[in-house]
Amino acid sequence: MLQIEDLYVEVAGRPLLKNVSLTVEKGETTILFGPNGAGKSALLSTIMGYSNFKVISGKIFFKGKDITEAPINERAKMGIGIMSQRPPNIAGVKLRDLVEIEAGGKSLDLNEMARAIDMERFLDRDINVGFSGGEIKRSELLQLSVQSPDFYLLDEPESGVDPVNMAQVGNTIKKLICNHKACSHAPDRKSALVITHTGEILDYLAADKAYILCDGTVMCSGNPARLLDEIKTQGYEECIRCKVNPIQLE
Ligand SMILES: Nc1ncnc2c1ncn2[C@@H]1O[C@H](COP(=O)(O)OP(=O)(O)OP(=O)(O)O)[C@@H](O)[C@H]1O
Repeated sequence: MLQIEDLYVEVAGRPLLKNVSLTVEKGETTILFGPNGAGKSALLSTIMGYSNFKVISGKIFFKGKDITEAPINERAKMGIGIMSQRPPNIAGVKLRDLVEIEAGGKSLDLNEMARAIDMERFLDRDINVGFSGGEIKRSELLQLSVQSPDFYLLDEPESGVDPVNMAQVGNTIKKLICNHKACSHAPDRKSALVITHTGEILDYLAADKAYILCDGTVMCSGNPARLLDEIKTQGYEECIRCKVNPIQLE
């Protein structure tokens, strides 16, 4: 569904991503690990098409189509949706107005959808202004529920979320990705590329594979639980070991 080939990306005139290649198949959940500043969010922003991330060379294919140069709105229409790590505050624009636009004319009960994620009382507030960390995540999730994309880019869904709210965030993500069915019986399961440091999201979501990104380059891929275990015990030394001795998928 998503295929990235030998991608080189610059931001603010500085090389950031180098030789990045990865694939996420239809219905697959893929995890992206990596130390702070490795370029994980930059990769998600590049896939979404944010204009300050300049592709120097390489290709991004989505649903078989070359989207490397496609504008962000076209990517969204094709079915890519993002939960940002730090979405902007938009003073003067109500969350309700944004989700109505995101609904794109679909007849949806927005109040009910907001209620399901405890966001109804936020619909008439300015977007993200004064929202707590957990409220920002739920706001992002409400917008994704309305968009219902085929491909989810999730940037650290756990960050700033307390353990109780994490259950709500994790279960909502699971419901969205499994298309409101039991995940074991969801042939139309959506695809996802998920950044996590702690791996907490893996308590809610079965992941198929993981990549480790270090210093703007994919160092290895492997079984998500096994890679997380290695990172927790050895830090990102694993990145270096991986480069000479890649871990195979199990
Ligand atoms: N718009 C920008 N202008 C200049 N530099 C940027 C911009 N966006 C990202 N960077 C830089 O690119 C590098 C990678 O940032 P990125 O946010 O992708 O890292 P990350 O792997 O997601 O890190 P973390 O785990 O800390 O969130 C950082 O050094 C960051 O300062």
